[in-house]
Amino acid sequence: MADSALTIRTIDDDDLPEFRRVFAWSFLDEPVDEHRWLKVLELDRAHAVFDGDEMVGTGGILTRELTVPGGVQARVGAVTVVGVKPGHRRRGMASLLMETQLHSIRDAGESIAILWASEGGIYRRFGYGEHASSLSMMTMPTRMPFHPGVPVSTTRIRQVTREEAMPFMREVHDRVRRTRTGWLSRVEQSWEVHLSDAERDRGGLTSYRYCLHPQGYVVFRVKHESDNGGPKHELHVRELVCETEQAYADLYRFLLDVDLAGSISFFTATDDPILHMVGNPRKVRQELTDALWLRVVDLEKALPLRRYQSDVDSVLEVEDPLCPWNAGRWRLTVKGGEAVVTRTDDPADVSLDVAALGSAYLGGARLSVLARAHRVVEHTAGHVDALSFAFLGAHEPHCPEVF
Ligand SMILES: CC(=O)SCCNC(=O)CCNC(=O)[C@H](O)C(C)(C)COP(=O)(O)OP(=O)(O)OC[C@H]1O[C@@H](n2cnc3c(N)ncnc32)[C@H](O)[C@@H]1OP(=O)(O)O
Repeated sequence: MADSALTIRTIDDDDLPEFRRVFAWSFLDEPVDEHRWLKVLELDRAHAVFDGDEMVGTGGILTRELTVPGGVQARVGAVTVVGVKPGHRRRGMASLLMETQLHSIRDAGESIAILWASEGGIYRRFGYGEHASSLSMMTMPTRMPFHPGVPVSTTRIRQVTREEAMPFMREVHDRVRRTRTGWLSRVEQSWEVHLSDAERDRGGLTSYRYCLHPQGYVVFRVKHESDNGGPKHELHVRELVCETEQAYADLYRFLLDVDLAGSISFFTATDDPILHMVGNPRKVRQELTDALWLRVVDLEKALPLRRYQSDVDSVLEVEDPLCPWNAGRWRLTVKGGEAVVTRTDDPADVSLDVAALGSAYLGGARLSVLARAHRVVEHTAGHVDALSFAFLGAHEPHCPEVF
């Protein structure tokens, strides 16, 4: 419940210096004029919370397209820079911000909100579902041979400057992101955020290296490491984007064979095929973590946006105190991959909270697993399994960039 002395409004240019300061202090960071996260800020979608005259909280919504199952581009509100000044916490600032943002996202005609969470305990209470996409933090030694069936072409991979790489990367990324569930559209400044190369963003590693293949590219930094046996540098891959499986094999082979390097680390999709490409899959170590959190803001619009794997006809009873327009019973009918959603008074086959629906929306978390976690309740036998299958996609959802 928000404190009654609090107010909230969108910001303008005059608010920016204070907005930067509050945001930086919230994140225990240095207030700098050109903080990378603020480069993409849309002022008319950025909110500040005030306690009297004092700005104490920040939050932004970015306008993006998210690829949802079926290769459909959904316009979404991407929530970012949520922060409250230390000393003003646990008085409802973030709650006020979350509620305001959800209304504003719905008013903008977007039916989905997404975010990356700084901590796992914050956002479910606001209806965001965890693990809408997950991330595999993968490390592997270099020089591993591929399985004999993996072809590597003789295509030359060229290391080039950032300036030379950018036009090509923009084009490839924009084509590939439309085909990959969980990938986002980028605006010009997104590249500056995602591939920010200021000294303070390098974490002691080198600047980015850009290597191009005719159908893809890889961007990585190097961490210099060596012992008595010589150099064993670490390649930290930022992104590997390919239009063909051949380019994927070629670029991975290139990374695995870089001289003086001892290991590769890459925050990648949980179903990155590298595991099955190398001769010894146990050499690839993986740690799983949550990536996108997804909030169904307008269920009636969001569910028909995506495509489904199989036919279903189920009544869902949805709990959503923060967005009451979503609450109640809905009949979800899928035929030939397309969904129709209508309000109904029929008894529920399955009941769930809106965060569980968000977790399952991209085909990442399975409703059958959420049922075992007591987040989804089945009233009519067989409906949870049928829905689970219908929501799955051909690939695991993956979001390669933090925003
Ligand atoms: C999308 C992004 O930008 S992610 C970045 C999030 N920001 C940060 O991590 C920066 C550091 N943290 C902060 O600025 C603040 O602590 C925030 C924004 C996380 C929370 O702000 P607050 O104003 O304290 O939250 P608020 O008072 O509205 O709390 C709402 C509820 O969330 C809970 N909550 C708030 N923060 C946390 C947390 N870090 N972990 C667990 N629960 C939390 C509160 O206890 C409260 O629970 P209740 O409804 O059961 O009473």
